[in-house]
Amino acid sequence: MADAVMSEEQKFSLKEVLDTFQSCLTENKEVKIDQYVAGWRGLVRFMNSLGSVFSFISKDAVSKIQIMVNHRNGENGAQYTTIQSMVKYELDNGLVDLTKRGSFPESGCRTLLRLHRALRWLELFLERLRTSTEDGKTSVMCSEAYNESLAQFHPWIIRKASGVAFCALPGRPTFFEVMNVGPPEQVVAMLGDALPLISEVYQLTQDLYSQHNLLDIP
Ligand SMILES: CCCCCCCC/C=C\CCCCCCCC(=O)N[C@@H](COP(=O)(O)O)[C@H](O)/C=C/CCCCCCCCCCCCC
Repeated sequence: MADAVMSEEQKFSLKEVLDTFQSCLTENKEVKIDQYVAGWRGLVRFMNSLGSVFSFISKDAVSKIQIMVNHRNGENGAQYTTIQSMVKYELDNGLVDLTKRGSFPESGCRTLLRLHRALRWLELFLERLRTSTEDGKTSVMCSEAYNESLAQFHPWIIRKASGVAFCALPGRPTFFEVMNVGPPEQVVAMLGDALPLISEVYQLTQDLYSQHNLLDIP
């Protein structure tokens, strides 16, 4: 299915995407924004190949990716090198709406928080995929991961639309094929290697946001 919609050079490679997330970490355990955003861009490309039912999700992810790219390309781009430097810069300069929406709807801290919550979904979903059996239903794995993570932050209408989209996910064999990694055992092994690093990126961000009381930015 996906081969029909993606040309050879555009073909999704899960390994590349996961490598990008793994390359997010600096020696000092800071999270590099360029790589973080590039990882999401790769995932969105994969999601687009699954059909137009996912486009409302893709649009939101793309707009958040673009906000982060704009920060990086802006005159204060150097302050947005890592999530840690961004948090310091935006808080020191009062550039985040902390309690109610106001002058900074596109702050880096707010925007990245949305992607960060989605990273938890990804971690839970990939872990389910890794441990599933051949007949495991990706739609069930996806919706369980969603209910344990992102769903609590979404209004009813988004939860409903997401549930409908998840039903359109292909089965596990097709899903594994589209990942373009190799036979299922190889996918499982690669997920086993990559997941601890994704978890580390998630946890470092979570701890940073928690220390600065940023987990509920409206
Ligand atoms: C080969 C690996 C397998 C995994 C492939 C995963 C591909 C996923 C790619 C992108 C995931 C989308 C990330 C979505 C970010 C959502 C951020 C968010 O929560 N936005 C909401 C809040 O934003 P503000 O209004 O406060 O600015 C916004 O309201 C959301 C709107 C759209 C709906 C988001 C639904 C998210 C469902 C995530 C599961 C994606 C399932 C894809 C399955 C392949």
